[in-house]
Amino acid sequence: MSSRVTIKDVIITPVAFHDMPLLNAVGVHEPFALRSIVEIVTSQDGIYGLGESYGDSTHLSRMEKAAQKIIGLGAHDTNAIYQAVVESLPTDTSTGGDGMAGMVTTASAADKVFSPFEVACLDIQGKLAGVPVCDLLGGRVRDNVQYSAYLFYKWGGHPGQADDTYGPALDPEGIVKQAQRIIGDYGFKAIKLKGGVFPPAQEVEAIKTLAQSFPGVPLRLDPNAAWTVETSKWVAKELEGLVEYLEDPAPEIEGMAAVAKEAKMPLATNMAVVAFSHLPASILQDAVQVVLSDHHFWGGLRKSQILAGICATWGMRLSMHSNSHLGISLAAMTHLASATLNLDYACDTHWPWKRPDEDVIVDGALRWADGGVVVPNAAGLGVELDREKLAQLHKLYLECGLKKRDDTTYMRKFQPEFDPTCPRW
Ligand SMILES: O=C([O-])[C@@H](O)[C@@H](O)[C@H](O)[C@@H](O)C(=O)[O-]
Ligand SMILES: [Mg+2]
Repeated sequence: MSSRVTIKDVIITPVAFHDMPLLNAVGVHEPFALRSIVEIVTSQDGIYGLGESYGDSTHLSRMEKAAQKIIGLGAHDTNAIYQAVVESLPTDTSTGGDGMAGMVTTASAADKVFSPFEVACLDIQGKLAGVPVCDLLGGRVRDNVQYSAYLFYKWGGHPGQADDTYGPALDPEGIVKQAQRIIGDYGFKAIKLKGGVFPPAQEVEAIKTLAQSFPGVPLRLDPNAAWTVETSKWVAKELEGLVEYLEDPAPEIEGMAAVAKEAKMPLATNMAVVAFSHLPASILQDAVQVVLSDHHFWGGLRKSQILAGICATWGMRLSMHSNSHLGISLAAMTHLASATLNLDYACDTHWPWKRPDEDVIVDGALRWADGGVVVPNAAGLGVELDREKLAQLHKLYLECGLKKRDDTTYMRKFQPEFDPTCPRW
């Protein structure tokens, strides 16, 4: 059944923006992060919708194929759009293409491709109805969506370049200094440390130092499955009473389940459970107690709310995962969290790591206050495309020469012996 307003065109623009040398279990961030900006043009004059997704070439070509199939469909017919996306991928069983440097490869390709189209359609639906996207998701339950201070071990600058404005963070003192700067800038009230970089004892020390420096602030540590089950149990013991959750200490549902049997704190994941098909096995084994939603791989905002319902039913809590992203994603994340009651942990965001002036949206639409983003009131997502800035970041994409995120290869340029195999400790 077709709706009044139809999809006339879909424009997908790959973009790049400057990134800092952030360290993780599989390597280090390259000088540029890649994203794709999706614009859906409708049959109604002046009404367009925006979505944002990964910029890896595998994903881009999947999106381009799907885009051809959704032209002519109704902007309200997201069921038909999902079906068209599934049909555009029938023989494509390859994994990856998710801009996560090999850390999350088993999420559903259809959900990843569908997500920016769904967000763009919700933007359109909101604009047509004159209401913000959060109203289409059940209405806001919070006016300010809280985010966490997402700390990274990092080099002072990319090799061969001057130090960036954050400088190095390679020990507990450097991490505390980074936290002071980010919390000073944004007012965040929870802290997440990306681990899996140094031996676990050193990362445990960093958390203990953070706990002393920021008494009462909820803390999290995420080594991206760099530890064995035994090491994870040791870390869990060391951090008892110090972290609100421990994120992806060990690989796979079975590994998480084994750690969960002994850990006193909840275990969270954006690696072991990344698709609906993973939920039954995880629930049966009580492997994770917190699922990190991410609309970019859970199939958009409405499917993320289905995940929220499943979590509520089975007594799991919900948080939100992030990767390097721009303003359209931040708007979508904010609308989702504002309208999802049990998404009540401070969400992750890589926002502080991008240059403040680099984005594709018109300035001023998203306002940071008190550790969170004020939920926009304007119709749709509440952000508009700045076409000049989009053109600049597309130019950067063409010039930077990157076609996919590859933290490992970049790391090996400077440390040829670097081995990303996990678990490592
Ligand atoms: O940006 C990074 O290096 C992170 O490690 C990211 O890629 C992860 O997907 C993520 O933030 C996580 O929570 O695992
Ligand atoms: Mg994680």
